[in-house]
Amino acid sequence: MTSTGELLLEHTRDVPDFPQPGVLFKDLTPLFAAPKAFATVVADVADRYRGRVDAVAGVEARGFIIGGPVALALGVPFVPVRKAGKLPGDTVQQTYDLEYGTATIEVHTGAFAAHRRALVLDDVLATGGTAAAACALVERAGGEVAGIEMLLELTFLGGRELLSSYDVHAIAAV
Ligand SMILES: O=P(O)(O)OC[C@H]1O[C@H](OP(=O)(O)OP(=O)(O)O)[C@H](O)[C@@H]1O
Ligand SMILES: Nc1ncnc2[nH]cnc12
Repeated sequence: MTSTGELLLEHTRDVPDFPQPGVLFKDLTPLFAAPKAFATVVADVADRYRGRVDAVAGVEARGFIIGGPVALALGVPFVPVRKAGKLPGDTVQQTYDLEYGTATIEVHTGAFAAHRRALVLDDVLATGGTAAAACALVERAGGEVAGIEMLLELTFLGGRELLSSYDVHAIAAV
């Protein structure tokens, strides 16, 4: 594990039985509350994709917290991948399963047509359902997935299998 990975784990809190019994929730609010560590993580992500992506697609909600700073560091557009019903324009939607339920996410139609190479970004890779749905939306909205970046991967849930056709990187894995 890199030193950034160790830093990330030092700023991750385990919360048993949240949001439902049996789930060990990985809470990254300690990272977001520590400006130096957060800046280190943002720089680590941005350095990996500089010059290789035209947009950052951040998944609501925690992918927004990381995605905004990464997009600014790269000087590329931030495109919000939102939970259904929040975007005002025409959208494409995708429904998926995740570790604790099902959800629908969406992006504006054609959101990636003018900046095609997208970095799909989120905090946690669990079952991979969210990331796979986000990748499908990038492609349906005119883009291509240049990479998937996760801060933390829960390897025991096997999310990478759903994402085998993509280049996936996680800063830390447990
Ligand atoms: O790999 P998966 O099994 O799909 O799970 C990962 C997703 O679950 C969490 O989001 P959540 O849907 O809880 O939404 P939030 O960011 O709004 O809290 C997390 O931020 C990822 O987006
Ligand atoms: N165990 C977990 N901790 C944090 N975010 C998650 N998203 C899905 N599963 C999660």
